[in-house]
Formats: sequence, C-alpha cells, structure tokens
Amino acid sequence: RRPKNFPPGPPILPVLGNMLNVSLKNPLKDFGRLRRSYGNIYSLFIGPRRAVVISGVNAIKEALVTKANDFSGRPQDQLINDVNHRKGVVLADYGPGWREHRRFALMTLRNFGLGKNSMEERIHGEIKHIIYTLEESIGKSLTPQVMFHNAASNIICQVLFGTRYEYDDEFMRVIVRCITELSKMANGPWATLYNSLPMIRNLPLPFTKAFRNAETCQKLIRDLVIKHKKTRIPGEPRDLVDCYLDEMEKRGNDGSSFSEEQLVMYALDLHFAGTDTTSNTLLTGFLYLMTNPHIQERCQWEIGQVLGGKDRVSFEDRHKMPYMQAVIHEVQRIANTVPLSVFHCTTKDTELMGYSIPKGTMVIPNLTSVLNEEGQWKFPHEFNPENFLNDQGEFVKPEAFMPFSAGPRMCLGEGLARMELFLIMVTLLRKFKFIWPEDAGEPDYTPVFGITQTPKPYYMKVQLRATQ
Ligand code: HEM
Repeated sequence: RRPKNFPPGPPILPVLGNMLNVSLKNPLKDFGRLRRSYGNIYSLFIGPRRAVVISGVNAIKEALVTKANDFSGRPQDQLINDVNHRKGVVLADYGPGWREHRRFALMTLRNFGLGKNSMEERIHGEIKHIIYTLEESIGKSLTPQVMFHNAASNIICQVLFGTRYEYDDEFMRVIVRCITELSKMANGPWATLYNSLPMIRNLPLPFTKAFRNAETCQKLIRDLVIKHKKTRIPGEPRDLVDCYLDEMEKRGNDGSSFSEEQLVMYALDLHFAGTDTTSNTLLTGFLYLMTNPHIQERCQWEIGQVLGGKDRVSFEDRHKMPYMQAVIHEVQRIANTVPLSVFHCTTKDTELMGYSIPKGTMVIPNLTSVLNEEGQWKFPHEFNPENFLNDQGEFVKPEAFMPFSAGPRMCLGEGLARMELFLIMVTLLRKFKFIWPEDAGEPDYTPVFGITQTPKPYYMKVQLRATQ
C-alpha cells in the first residue's frame, strides 16, 4: 500500500507491485506514458520495493540540488553492491568514503590536466591511433564501435595506469568482456529477482556469473597495483594508481577509507564510467553527422576558418567555434547516454514538491525527460544545433542541458569528457569526410537501452578531405 501523502501511481498488484506496468528491457517509453498520467513525480513498486520516478528539469533540480542531502545516497542492497563489495565511487553511499574518493578523483584529474604531459597531449596521442584506423579504411566501410570504445578506454587507462593497450591485448579484452556482461546483468531480469527476493541469493542461478566476472577483473587490477608498487618512486606519481599509493602512505592509519582493496574497485569504476559513456556519445555524433551532411559541412567550414594553417586544434579554440560547440552539445542531448540514475532517500520522511518520501525509497531521476522536455528546447524531438544557438548565432546552454546529471553526484569526469569530445570530433572532421554508405538503407536512430545507451551498430565510409 502507498504510504500517506506518497506520490500517486498505477494500481499495485500483490508480490509483483508494478512490475507489469513497465518493460524491464526498456522502461523509458512506459516512464513517459506514466508521467503523462500521474505528473512529474509518481511512484512505482518494483516488487515489494517503493520507488519514485522524477521527471522534468524543475522536479529533478529540486531533488538533486535543493534537497541534495536527502537524495544523494545509493541503494546498498542490490546485486551490484554485493558484486563490488560496497567499494568504489559510482555506487558508494552518500558518506565520508564516497566524498573522499570523489574529491581525490577530481583533484587527480585536475593535476594531470595541468602537468607537463597534459590531458590534451594524451588525447591528441590517442587521436593519432584513431586516424591510423580511419586511414586504413579509406574507400571501404568500417564499423566504428570498437575504434571509439578503444580510444575512450585508452584515454582513461593512461590517467589510471599510465599506459594504453592495443585492442587485442588480453588484459583489455577480458576487462571489456566482463564489464559488458556485468552491466547487461545489472539492469536485467536476474538482477531484479536478486534485488527483490533475498531468499534466492545463495542459489546457483545465472547471477553467480556476475560475481565470477567481478573477481576476474579485480584480480587483473590487483596485479597491476602490485606492479605499480614495485616500480613507483614515492612522491613522483606517474598516474592515478601512484597518486593513490602516495595518498595511502600520507594518511597512514588515520582510519580513512583509503585502502588497496578500495583502489582496485575505484580504478574499475572510473574505467567503466569513462569508457562506454564517451564512446557511445561519439558514436551518436558521427551517426547524425553522416546523415546530416549539411551540418557536417558547416562544422568543417567553421573549423577551417578558425584553425587556418594551425597544425592542431586546442581545447581553448572552442570559444571561437560557436557552431561546433552547438553541434557537440546537441549530440550529447540527443545521445542521452545516461538515461536514468538511481538514488535512495537517506533521511527520514522528506518533502518533495508537496509529497512525502519515506527513508529508503528508491529515487529515479529520469534524465531523458529533461533532455527532450517540451517548453525547454526549440526542437525537443529532432537533431538540431539551433537548440544551442541564439538569434545572433552565439552558443548558449539552456538550463535543461543535463546529460551529466546535477547536484553533488553529477559526473566527475565532465571536464575530461568535454575535452575528449571536442578534440576528437574537431580533429576528425578537419581531416575526413564521413559518409553514410549508399547500401546501408535508412538510418535507425533508436538507441539500445542500458545503463548507458548506445546507437544500433552501423557502418561508416570515410574520405580524406580535399584540403588535406
Ligand atoms: C559523455 C560522457 C559522459 C556522460 C554523458 C556521463 C554522464 C554521467 C552521469 C549522468 C552521471 C551521474 C549518474 C547519477 O546521477 O547516478 C555520471 C557520474 C559519474 N561519471 Fe560520468 N559521464 C561521462 C563521462 C565520464 C568520464 C570520462 C568519467 C571519467 C573520469 C566519468 C566518471 C563518472 C563518475 C566516477 C561518476 C560517479 C560520480 C559520483 O557518484 O559521485 N564520466 N556520469
């Protein structure tokens, strides 16, 4: 039964709750339909578990920014928490362990951006490998999925471990396979059963594979940490793992949350959070640029005007490229790479938009509902850079641009992601023309739902541009 003054929602069935009201494979359509019936805050029962879905920029900001202290925790009783031993940062509950690790990641990312081998340098280094791959495919069709995934993974691997990997490298192959299977499992039907029925957790059911996969990844990272410990020079960190080991020494036994076991999950978390997100956004970008050649040509014209004979683009150049900026932001809006997030209410009954939310309620901000919200965008349902341009052709960012979420748990890799998207897209558009192959049929823009959404696999053709 719904508690007093709980948000409204569809009728609840015994045991199942509202599990028949939403497709577990892709709940986004059902979430949109329920919003039209019940408003910006409505409730659902996932089995016996209370959940509240929040839609629209105002309600989401109220929850994630104004009431951040109440709604920044993560549920701790899910399959994925048992798999990661409640360590890392992405799924850590709101508390000192999460805060210390978040701060440390932000600080380390900032320091690497400023150092001699700066982040920009690393990204340009990786772009060279993308260019080799594209040059080998000139005149042929290629599937860019692996290439972009690899590039994003390598950029974050350089920050974490000070190294990049070839795609067929055993280490990378195993990690990518385990993480892909884990994230599929984490929002699939077996996880829902594990989360709602504690009595089945010790049975030999398919979710046991999630534990095996996690153990495999953890072992690989543990070995890397051991290697780092053997070769590091204290006080002269090469990467985030070295910085973390320095920090552990500095802290000694101060009772802080820093430990080697934490480091293993933390590195896996940052790799996971920084790979699929960026690569799926890039994939969406090139899909839309190929199928909208007039937009691609206008980007290329602006890039030519601003860069002239300069040998390569720098992140600072973005301020002189309003159209390119608008296109990249529009790509992020339409890609909607992280469609939903999940929190839980950590304090006792909290008031939200006139409703009462009891402690322990799962809170699901529907980021999709903001990125295509009517009234917030000039063209909410189509790919159109005008969404980010004013009448003078200047770049503007509407309040509802929230692909990185909002509040204390918003994406901590936003700065890195924005730099990657800009440098990669500008460099590639300057050098190549991207063409939707004639025999590829009509493009299908419907994304595949997941923790991160991805476009359906597609082929691209590349040509060297005449000016190169
Ligand atoms: C276009 C690329 C990216 C997008 C769209 C994106 C989006 C997001 C979103 C929406 C969240 C919040 C999830 C929530 O509220 O539950 C998030 C969290 C996070 N992101 Fe990103 N992200 C991107 C790239 C990156 C990169 C490159 C990194 C690498 C450092 C990263 C690291 C993280 C981490 C660690 C969190 C968890 C923060 C916390 O819980 O305190 N992200 N991201």
